[in-house]
Amino acid sequence: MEGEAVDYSAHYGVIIHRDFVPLHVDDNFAQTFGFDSANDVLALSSVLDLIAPDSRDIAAHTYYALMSGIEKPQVRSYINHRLDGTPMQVLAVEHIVEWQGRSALQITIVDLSDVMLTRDRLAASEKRYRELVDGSVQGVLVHQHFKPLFCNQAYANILGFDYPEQVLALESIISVIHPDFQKQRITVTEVLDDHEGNKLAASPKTEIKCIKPNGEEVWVELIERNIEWEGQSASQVTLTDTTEQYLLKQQLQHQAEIDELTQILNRRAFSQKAEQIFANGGDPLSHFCVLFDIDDFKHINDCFGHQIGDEAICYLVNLFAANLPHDALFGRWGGEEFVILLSCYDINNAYNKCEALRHQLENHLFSTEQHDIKLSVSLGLSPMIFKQDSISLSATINAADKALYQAKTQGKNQTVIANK
Ligand SMILES: Nc1nc2c(ncn2[C@@H]2O[C@H](COP(=O)(O)OP(=O)(O)OP(=O)(O)O)[C@@H](O)[C@H]2O)c(=O)[nH]1
Repeated sequence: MEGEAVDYSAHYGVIIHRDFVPLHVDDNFAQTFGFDSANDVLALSSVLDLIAPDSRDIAAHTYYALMSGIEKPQVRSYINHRLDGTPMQVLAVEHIVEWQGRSALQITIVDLSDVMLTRDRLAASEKRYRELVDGSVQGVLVHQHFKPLFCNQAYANILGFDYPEQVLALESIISVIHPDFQKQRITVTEVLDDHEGNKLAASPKTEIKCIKPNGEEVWVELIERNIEWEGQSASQVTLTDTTEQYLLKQQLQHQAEIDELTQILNRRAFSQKAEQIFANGGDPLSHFCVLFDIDDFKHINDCFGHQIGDEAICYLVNLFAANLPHDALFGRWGGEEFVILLSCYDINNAYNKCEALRHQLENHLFSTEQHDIKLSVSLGLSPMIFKQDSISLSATINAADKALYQAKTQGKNQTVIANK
């Protein structure tokens, strides 16, 4: 839909006539009408011959109205004929001039044929565009600063509308984007607007969440690029519905990261997320690692069965999760052993949090239909340990593990701080 620049200067010519008898003609005028030279036009008995037959009466009436002062000169649009009979759309700019001592009418003709042709081509290419995208399974939207100008049926359907007209009635399509992604889209559109001259400028493929009119969430993958629309710069968004893939990906990620029994992080995901915290600038001096293990758990399994053992693990996890600060990372290290990354001011603060958790468990009985079971844990606490100037999670866990072992050997149900 590229617009074609029209050079208007090449398309206007001047004629002066009195009672339609040509008095002066320039070469541009002659060429516009398909004559070889101005003299060929001057040889015409009446310039009315250049006007389409059904416009001649109007032209004659207008001439007399102008010359008698009833009408004022203005700009009019006519269909004129070239020498070979082809019609041409012209603008006629009228002036009353003095020619050899008497009034005459000067008309400057602007040939609009190319402009009309360009407009027709533009309309045809836009019609083709609409036909093409209407059959597309991809959603296509054209907007200008988020005011929708065009959208296809697929776009409307993906975003939960029955008809494209309902989308076009929106003041701004920002309202269909989930608030978490609105700022991102505004920035992308602004950056693309800065590339207005570059029609190929396109955003990278992005996945965002949108909200359907019924409140349902829909995930879409989209690309945005600059296009020209009805002669103006606009943005075209092409999108596909990725909700199913997104949910599947989430499910797989959940399965890969979350321990099935307890629904907290598994060992691998805990390690990855802990490493990420420090990679993202988390302060190692205000983080502490806790490794803890249920005391005499074999005995619980042996006395009450494996099923009750599983329930006891879940009970403990829920109790601790409810009492941990939001920024703590909690994972199952394996079996009945768990790990926590705590963000605290200092080791004493971390120790107090460990003891608070331990007391919570100690003070509440785990009740099943038939039994009230007292659970306790032993905890090993370690500050983050550095190896060769960078944080070592495995060295820190090892230190916490040693402290945990010490807690077990010292009588269980206690917190021990690792020796530096
Ligand atoms: N029910 C259940 N038992 C588990 C699970 N994971 C590990 N266990 C059991 O936990 C018990 C751990 O026993 P031990 O390593 O001897 O430790 P403990 O009996 O807790 O003794 P201390 O650690 O010294 O207090 C084993 O019997 C494991 O089979 C689990 O997911 N569910």
